[in-house]
Amino acid sequence: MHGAGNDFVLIDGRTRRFRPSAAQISAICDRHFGVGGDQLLVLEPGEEAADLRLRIYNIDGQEAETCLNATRCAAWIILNETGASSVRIATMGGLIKASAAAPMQVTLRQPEPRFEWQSVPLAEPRDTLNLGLQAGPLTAQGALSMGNPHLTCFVPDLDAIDVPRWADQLQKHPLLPQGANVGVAQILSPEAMRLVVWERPGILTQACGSGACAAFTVARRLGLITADRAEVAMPGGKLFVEETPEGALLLTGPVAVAFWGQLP
Ligand SMILES: N[C@@H](CCC[C@H](N)C(=O)O)C(=O)O
Repeated sequence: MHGAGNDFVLIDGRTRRFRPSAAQISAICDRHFGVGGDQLLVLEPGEEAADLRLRIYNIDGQEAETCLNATRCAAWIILNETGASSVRIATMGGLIKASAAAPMQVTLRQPEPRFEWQSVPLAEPRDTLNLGLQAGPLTAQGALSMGNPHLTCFVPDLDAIDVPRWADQLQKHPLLPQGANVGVAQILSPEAMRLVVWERPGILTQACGSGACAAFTVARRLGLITADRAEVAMPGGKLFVEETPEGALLLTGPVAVAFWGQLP
């Protein structure tokens, strides 16, 4: 499945446990010798308040705390199977509520972004909206946790930036003991931006849900986005982020099924 081009291999582990090794994850996600994907996801039975537990593995086999496009795809499977109007999905990064916004469109309501330096996490106390972290033309203007760590940099012209070259230096900076997904954004208007995300462990994705939420939240704090709802245009498509009057963050965007199959 994919959400605006951010693509995943989803394994149904609800009735048969599947705990892949790092080598299996890398092999399945390999775009030349495997199925190919930005992450491997395992759906597991939910406990307590959750309808589903979602395990999210990066292509190097590391488990990521969250992935919001993946959560939208997994939610669609359950919404489609059950006909329910909403589902709750447990991830390492927190419990997320998902609902169908329109056919093949899913909205998430997620836990609040966290700006405290320990939550990102940073290696030492710093003002997360004034980190003093730079690489070439990129300055990290905000660090936060959306469940997973993000840095956001705003630039006047996204097309002029070699994102992998500079974002990789920020991602691997010693101030970030767990690394970070690095978003590079260009503000287009008070309610629209472009965004490219250099995700852990060093891949450029077509879209990133948590990156879109992070960029929107930082842009609102800095007064760069003033609307309550903004369009975030990414290489693979558009996501919409909204802050409700109660302060909840909603993420809406497309989901698509590429194919169903059976792994040997
Ligand atoms: N690589 C990330 C997790 C993936 C984020 C994602 N694409 C999204 O849509 O949120 C990490 O290591 O945190």
